[in-house]
Amino acid sequence: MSILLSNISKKFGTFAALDQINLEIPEGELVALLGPSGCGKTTLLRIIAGLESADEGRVLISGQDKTDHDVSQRGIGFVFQHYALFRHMTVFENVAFGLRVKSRRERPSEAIIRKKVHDLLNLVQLDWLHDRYPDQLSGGQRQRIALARALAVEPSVLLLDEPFGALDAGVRKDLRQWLRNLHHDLNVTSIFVTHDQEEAMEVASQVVVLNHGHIEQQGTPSDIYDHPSNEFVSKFIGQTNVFNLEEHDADWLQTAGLPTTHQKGRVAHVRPHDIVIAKSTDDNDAFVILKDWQHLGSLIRIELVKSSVNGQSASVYAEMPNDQFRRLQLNKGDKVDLRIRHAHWFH
Ligand SMILES: Nc1ncnc2c1ncn2[C@@H]1O[C@H](COP(=O)(O)OP(=O)(O)OP(=O)(O)O)[C@@H](O)[C@H]1O
Repeated sequence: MSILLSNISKKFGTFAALDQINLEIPEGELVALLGPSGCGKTTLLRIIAGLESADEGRVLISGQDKTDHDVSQRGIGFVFQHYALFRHMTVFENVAFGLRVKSRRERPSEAIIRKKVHDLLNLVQLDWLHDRYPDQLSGGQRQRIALARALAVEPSVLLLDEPFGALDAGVRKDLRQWLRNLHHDLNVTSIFVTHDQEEAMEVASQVVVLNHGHIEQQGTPSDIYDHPSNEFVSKFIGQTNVFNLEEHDADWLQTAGLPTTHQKGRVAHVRPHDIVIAKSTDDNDAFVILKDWQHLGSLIRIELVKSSVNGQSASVYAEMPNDQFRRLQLNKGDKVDLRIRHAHWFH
């Protein structure tokens, strides 16, 4: 189901946690609410769920105004990082819980409950754990059971608050892919909160970047990465080198192949992969030196040091595939030629 948020504002005392949020989420999307700590992500999720009420604005689900509806009347399933499973119930009973507490009129028969719970446990690939207790599961398994429990009542919208927050990097990565696949199969409109830009970009079909209680940008991961609408989004989504024309970078950028005569702004942001380097063939004092590098799996991250006209030096970061870097046969301290392929300009 689609979600429409119109002019949502929320204050805690005098502090504006959310300020005039307008957001449209079409049916079937998997949306990431992304932003730094304290920007209002969880508050927005709780307002959609009906766990928190907005001071102003409306929440529409599938075109119906649900602003004044209770949490139980919104048809929403949620998974919160600290929303623990019931410890005294088996995995099976945890997943069955939402069905068993339905009113007698709506409650399915025992046979249907059993089939449904086993189907859901198969979906999250954990049916073999059905008679275990939560304490006997790993963190990742618990999260998947929490998701099965949320799905049991067939929510029209699924909300997940930092669902993989407490897990280690390897498990997080597996679960991200798994959530994507699950969403692909079920197609339930889903919103998850994260402060991890890599997680947002990897999992979501739409990313909403929040900052200080307002939306900075909404778009597909590639929209946000390739066309950041402002400096905040550009810096928040992935690494970027920042060059400031007012701080003597103009000549330097010109030499690196980035024309600044028709500049579109005051500040240029350059992604590390848009910096191309080669061993310097110039005998003059090179203005860029290779300082160090780190392995990031298949990529190498290279730290370069540039000197500018005013005698100050600054680090610039480049990234390239491992094999390409090896072919350059560069060592620490080597002079390099540097070329900038592309920049985002901001005023
Ligand atoms: N019940 C509350 N009373 C007072 N202030 C609150 C309350 N809940 C949230 N806040 C404040 O509102 C702001 C937004 O909080 P929120 O939990 O939505 O942020 P967040 O983006 O989810 O942060 P994090 O990533 O750290 O969880 C924060 O500054 C927080 O301190």
